[in-house]
Amino acid sequence: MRKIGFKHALRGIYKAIELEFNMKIHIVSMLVVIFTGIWLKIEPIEWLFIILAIAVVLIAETLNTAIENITDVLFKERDEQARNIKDISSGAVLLASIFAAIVGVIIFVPKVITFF
Ligand SMILES: Nc1ncnc2c1ncn2[C@@H]1O[C@H](COP(=O)(O)OP(=O)(O)OP(=O)(O)O)[C@@H](O)[C@H]1O
Repeated sequence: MRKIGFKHALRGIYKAIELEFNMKIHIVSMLVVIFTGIWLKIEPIEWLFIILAIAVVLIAETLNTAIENITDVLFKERDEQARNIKDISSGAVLLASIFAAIVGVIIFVPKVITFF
């Protein structure tokens, strides 16, 4: 990727975090999961699934933010198509979050139970 493209892409990530409240929640959740993983000393293969789950959620939320912004530009008034577009886009984030939650439960719950 050209240097200038990288700069725009980093600005895009910053803007998604700035504009979308859910993105801030995902970032905080990611930090909590990473610190919990370090604390519970999870295995390399488990880190791979955790990193994959985090990446899928952040990518979905970033694209969802872009789609929401495009929709707001295209539809100034309430519109059934705008509603569908935003709900479908949110649905992608929900699917990614369900996947991440399942990965988190499979990896962390047995470890937390044996920890106490
Ligand atoms: N122009 C519109 N016309 C019809 N319904 C809309 C419109 N804009 C938003 N909505 C509805 O309101 C919901 C929330 O839209 P909003 O733009 O507030 O997104 P958001 O709160 O950032 O959502 P998310 O939690 O998915 O990030 C949408 O999923 C959709 O159902």
